[in-house]
Amino acid sequence: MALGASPSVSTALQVGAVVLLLGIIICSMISRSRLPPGPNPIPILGNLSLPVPFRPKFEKWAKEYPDVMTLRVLGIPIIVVNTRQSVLEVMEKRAAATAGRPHQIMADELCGLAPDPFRSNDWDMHKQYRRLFNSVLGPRAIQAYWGTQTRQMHRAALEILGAPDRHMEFIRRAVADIAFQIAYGIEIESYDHPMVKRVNEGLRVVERVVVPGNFIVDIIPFLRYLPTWFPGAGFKKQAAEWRAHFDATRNMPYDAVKADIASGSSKSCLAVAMIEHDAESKDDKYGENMIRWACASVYGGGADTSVAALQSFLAAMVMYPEVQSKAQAELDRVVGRDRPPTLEDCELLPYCNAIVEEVLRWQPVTTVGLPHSMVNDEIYNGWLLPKGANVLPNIWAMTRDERDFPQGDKFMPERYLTPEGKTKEELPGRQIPLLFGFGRRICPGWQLAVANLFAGIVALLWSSTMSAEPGTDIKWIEHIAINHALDFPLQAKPRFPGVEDVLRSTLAE
Ligand code: HEM
Repeated sequence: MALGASPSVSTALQVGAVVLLLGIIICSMISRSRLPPGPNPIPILGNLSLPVPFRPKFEKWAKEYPDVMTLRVLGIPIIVVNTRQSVLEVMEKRAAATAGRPHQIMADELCGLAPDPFRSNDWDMHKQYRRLFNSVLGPRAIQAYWGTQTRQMHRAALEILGAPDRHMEFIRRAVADIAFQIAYGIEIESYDHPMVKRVNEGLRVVERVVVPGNFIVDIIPFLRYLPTWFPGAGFKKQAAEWRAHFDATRNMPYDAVKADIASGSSKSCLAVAMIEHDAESKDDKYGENMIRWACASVYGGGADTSVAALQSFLAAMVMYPEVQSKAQAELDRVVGRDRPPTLEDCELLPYCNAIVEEVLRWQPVTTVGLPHSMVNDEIYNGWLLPKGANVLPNIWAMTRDERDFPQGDKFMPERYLTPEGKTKEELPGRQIPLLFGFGRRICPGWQLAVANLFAGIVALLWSSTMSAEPGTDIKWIEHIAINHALDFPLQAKPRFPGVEDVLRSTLAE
């Protein structure tokens, strides 16, 4: 006999195995029957992958399951929250239960990303991060960065007029500069800057390691104990290299700030503010490691997202020239043509503000947010939301919900304005946040992000008339990732004679 056991022992083992298997199947059927229903055509597995293109499916599902649903992908349950009302119930009112992030062995343990503010499941640490962010990213504190944001966007506007075909490079550099200046006081003269290259390489790795199933160790967890030399354990060597890359990427700019502090030449930035806050605070000591992570998250959280939103803005201006003209008329009326607009003009420009809001709604940067995970079992409307399940807000469908946003596919800044053209007070998505996430995980940088977008949008609108070659068909990415328009050839013409000179002289001040 294979195990060298007697027939009766072997029979008993076989019976035991069958009983165990049946038990597992019955338990899983019982627990499945208590989960919210959902579109899972394949028995047990549900679906083989997330749908591509995802938009029509996520919209259709939200209509079929207008509350919460369970989407199974390769058997793994994901609770999808389909409406603003259910987001309020599940992700806001049950914020503590839904505040987790999915834990992944390759990303969190082997690549060392567990303490990242985006991923941390250590509640004390997470609470500390949030306090730290509140102290340096609040609405008043971020006004210190308005000058940098405005200036970099003026520069991008000027560069785009000179070479419209390189518009995305200029926008990316401006956004990178803003992130590095705000976080570390470091200027980014070119998008080829070694620190930017390094951090971008790291972000592309993060995108790979957080996808469930990309690494076998996330499916068979005990493989993490294999020695590095063991055949098939190449992922461990790779993880060690990536971890070293991440560590150096966080440390290089931070250490430069520390050197500047030591030599008395540091500039005002988040790293300095956090270090000072830590030194002065009696109770809230964060420690260097947390500050390193927090500073790194400014580029990590703010760069690709802001670039994506600005790209969607350009697409909107090309597709809706009448909106562009209206905004330009507002800028001419309020700001004039002798100087470019700044963030100080924000409150005087309701139509431009409405464009910022509409860009974020029309093409939400994160169409299904960042996944949360259930910290404990929770009963909602009689359904079980089980501990450990991923939770995804169906933001895309919420932005297309006719009750809140009629003709949701249309870009209409007017939806945020009264008939007199003033900003509406009451609006869907304001009381229950929508585009920057939910509950205890809501984006701590959202006000900085909105300022970035405003600065970029008004600089571009003020300086150029934007269009695309006739017949250009603008398309968006089709899989679930940061949502952005695919590159298209932009045409940008100076709006009036001398516009470039005004920008140049403003930049020279
Ligand atoms: C257009 C720009 C941005 C968008 C659309 C955006 C969106 C989001 C979303 C949807 C989340 C997930 C919230 C959730 O899990 O419920 C998030 C988290 C986060 N964002 Fe942003 N974000 C932007 C810019 C920024 C900026 C500029 C910063 C940094 C200053 C930042 C830092 C973070 C951090 C640290 C988290 C993790 C929060 C946590 O897990 O507790 N983001 N963001």
